[in-house]
Amino acid sequence: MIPNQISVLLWSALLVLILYRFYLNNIKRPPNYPPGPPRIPFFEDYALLLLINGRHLHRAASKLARYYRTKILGLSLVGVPLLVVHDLSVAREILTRHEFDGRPSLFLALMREKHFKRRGIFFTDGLEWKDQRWFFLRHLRDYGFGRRSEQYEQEVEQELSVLVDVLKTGPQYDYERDFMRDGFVKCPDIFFIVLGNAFLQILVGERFHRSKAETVLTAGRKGLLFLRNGDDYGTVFSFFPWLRFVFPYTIKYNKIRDGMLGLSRFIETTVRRQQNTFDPSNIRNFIDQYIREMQRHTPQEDTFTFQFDQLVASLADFYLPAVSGAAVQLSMLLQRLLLQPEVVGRIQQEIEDAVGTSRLPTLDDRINMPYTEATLRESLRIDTLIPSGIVHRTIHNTIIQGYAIPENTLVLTSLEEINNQPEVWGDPKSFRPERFLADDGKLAPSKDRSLPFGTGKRLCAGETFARNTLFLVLTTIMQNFSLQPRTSDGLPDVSKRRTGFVTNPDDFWIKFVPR
Ligand code: HEM
Repeated sequence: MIPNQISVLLWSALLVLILYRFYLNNIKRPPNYPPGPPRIPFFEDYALLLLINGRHLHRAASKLARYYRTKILGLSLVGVPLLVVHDLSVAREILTRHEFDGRPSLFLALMREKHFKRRGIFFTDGLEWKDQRWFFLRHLRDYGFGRRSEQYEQEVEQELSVLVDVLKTGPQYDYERDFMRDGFVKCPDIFFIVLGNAFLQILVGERFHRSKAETVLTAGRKGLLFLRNGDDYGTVFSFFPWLRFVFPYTIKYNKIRDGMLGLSRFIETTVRRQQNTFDPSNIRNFIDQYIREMQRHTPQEDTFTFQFDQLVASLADFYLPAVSGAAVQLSMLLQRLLLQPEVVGRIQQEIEDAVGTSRLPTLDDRINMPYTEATLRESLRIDTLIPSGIVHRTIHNTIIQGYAIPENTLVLTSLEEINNQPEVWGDPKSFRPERFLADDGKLAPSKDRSLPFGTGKRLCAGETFARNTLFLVLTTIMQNFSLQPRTSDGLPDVSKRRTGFVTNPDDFWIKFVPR
């Protein structure tokens, strides 16, 4: 062979080897991995999801799961294996097995913190997460997180009386004119102050008077900015962080950052106020309890997880769903009620029978209001707030349903899909609270197979609190007002919901007509 031929042969062999290596690493699916599409080089399945439905990635994943006829879809997002679970019993199994309890260190999680550190509860795992979650739930348990709390219920009642008054009298302060105009109020803005003040009462035993509540409104709006611009797949920045330097991606990046840092600044100011007046012999509230815990440790300890920045991040992780998240859920419910006035009629009748008009509804009335309770469950089901749950991570290699799942695989549970499976619900697209009632009209919790709050060790830390608060706000509104859409807008179109970190409607205006 002449030297030229040898060199061509060698180069060809090298090319084949490189291509084979590329195929193994990038295109071939790992052995015994759940069904899914072949990997497209470079962007992999992320590009495919964007192509199928870039506005609602979870729906793109559901489409693929249907195409591959699988309950567990196996994808790869830019080098990271991802499972998307589309079935209730598999989701329950995954969420209750400890090897699925990890969270990935996505860039989206880091973007939420001013120093780009992984802090808080949502996106941490290991000791840090355990310590924070345990401490928060242990000390908030007596304030409606787990147990009934007379003090909290009285404080919420006070807030709700203010809300009724605001809705009846209209705007009094300049900032209020921004979300109350010509007899209409803007959703979800209208809920930020009532929910924010109720939550601040728990944390610091303080509320902002109506004349000074603009900062509470702003904090709620900042939280919403994050919820609308983040997404359940971690956003494109989690896979290509450098994109934040490229216009127009910077706009979205800035919104996510501005939203979360804006909310954190509000929390930080609140915590600093407490810190300045802290007296270890007089523990006044939850934040004091945390500060005392911080002082018991020294930062040099290996296992030290109680720090100022950690407190701010964890509080933000509670404030975000308690105020901005709950306001979105209430707004979506109001849209459903505008579309179905007969549901409003039945709730109002129930309130008349169980409560009357001389006092506001309380949690003691819940037992006598099964239809209202069923309406809330139906709202949480049909308008699943977090459509793919919050992403989990496998902490070691494992097997699920016979498939081999490597360590560090991301796992999403498609809660929206699970809560709307036709074979479980029959007519999932109909808003029908009756589906949760027994023949005698009583609430039948066993009929509720929805999973709006997840389950297992990562179960939503605020489920009880959220259910109680939603009940109190909804019944107070229904007792005192009828709902009317703005004529120029017509009736809401629920098919136009957007997907961010949460499902959400665009801002809309509504009239609360006193009854
Ligand atoms: C309509 C209201 C709400 C819904 C539908 C909801 C739903 C969820 C879901 C699906 C998760 C993820 C579970 C998982 O990772 O598997 C979650 C986590 C969480 N939720 Fe909620 N949530 C709501 C309200 C609240 C409230 C009011 C709070 C607190 C005040 C709260 C605090 C949390 C926290 C701290 C986590 C993270 C738990 C962890 O990672 O250990 N949520 N929520």
